[in-house]
Amino acid sequence: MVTCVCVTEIVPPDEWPAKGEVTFESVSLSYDATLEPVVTDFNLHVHGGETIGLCGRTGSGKSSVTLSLFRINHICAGRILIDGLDISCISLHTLRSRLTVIPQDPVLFSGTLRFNLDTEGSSDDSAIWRVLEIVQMKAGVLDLPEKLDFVVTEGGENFSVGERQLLCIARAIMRDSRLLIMDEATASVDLRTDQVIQEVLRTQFTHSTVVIIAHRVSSILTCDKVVVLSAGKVLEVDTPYHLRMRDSVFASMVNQID
Ligand SMILES: Nc1ncnc2c1ncn2[C@@H]1O[C@H](COP(=O)(O)OP(=O)(O)OP(=O)(O)O)[C@@H](O)[C@H]1O
Repeated sequence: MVTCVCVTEIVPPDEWPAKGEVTFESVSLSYDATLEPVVTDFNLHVHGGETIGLCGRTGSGKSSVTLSLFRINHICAGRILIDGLDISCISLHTLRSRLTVIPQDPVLFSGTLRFNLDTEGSSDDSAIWRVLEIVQMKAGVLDLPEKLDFVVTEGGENFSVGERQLLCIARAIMRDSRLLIMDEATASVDLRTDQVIQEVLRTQFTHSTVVIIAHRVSSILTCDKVVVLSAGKVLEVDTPYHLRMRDSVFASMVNQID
């Protein structure tokens, strides 16, 4: 497979990606054109609206695969299509502005809560309160004397990791993101916050594609599809139900938590 060298940049329509369909075609990835690929011959088709759980041992390639959607690492072979468009033909600015990533330890913007949730200032406060309610942070924000004018300190240090993830998810709801990549927090997130995150992902993004980088298999048991990675290759891909029904690596990972 030869890497696509785009002669002409594609300017996608404003609504792209409307479906959130993702196709990896024989993709190999490296962190530098001079380095060996860390992911090789990766093939995966994700239908729009599906929830995908990526799991595998540390270093298996979960982050590398998801970073490639933002072209943070180097696609040295194959191509990645989002809603049918080859992402190497789309400007970095456009590509990165249309996808949402919730990192393990999100950094919030310095500014008010209102600005953090509605960076373009295009929504009214009632819409912001509605999403705060969805992520179960409305009561907490109502308790703040400044409410939506509360100033988030640099990076968001006055919120816990879990609250920062919830605020980023709230922003994704505001933006109606059709492709959301969630890197599950490994830092201490309390059980309640963890449950809220999982519930919101399951119920609020029914028309969006959600890719979860799972550090605990328990978080991806209800996904539509699970991909198990090993040494930069797809080891298993199927529904969690079918993987658990057979003698799979995923089943053994799940059995370890029982
Ligand atoms: N910035 C980088 N530069 C060079 N190699 C990297 C870089 N980041 C990751 N790698 C290498 O890529 C391979 C896959 O790592 P990756 O972080 O994608 O795995 P992972 O499954 O997400 O791991 P973890 O669960 O620990 O986050 C590993 O061999 C790793 O050493």
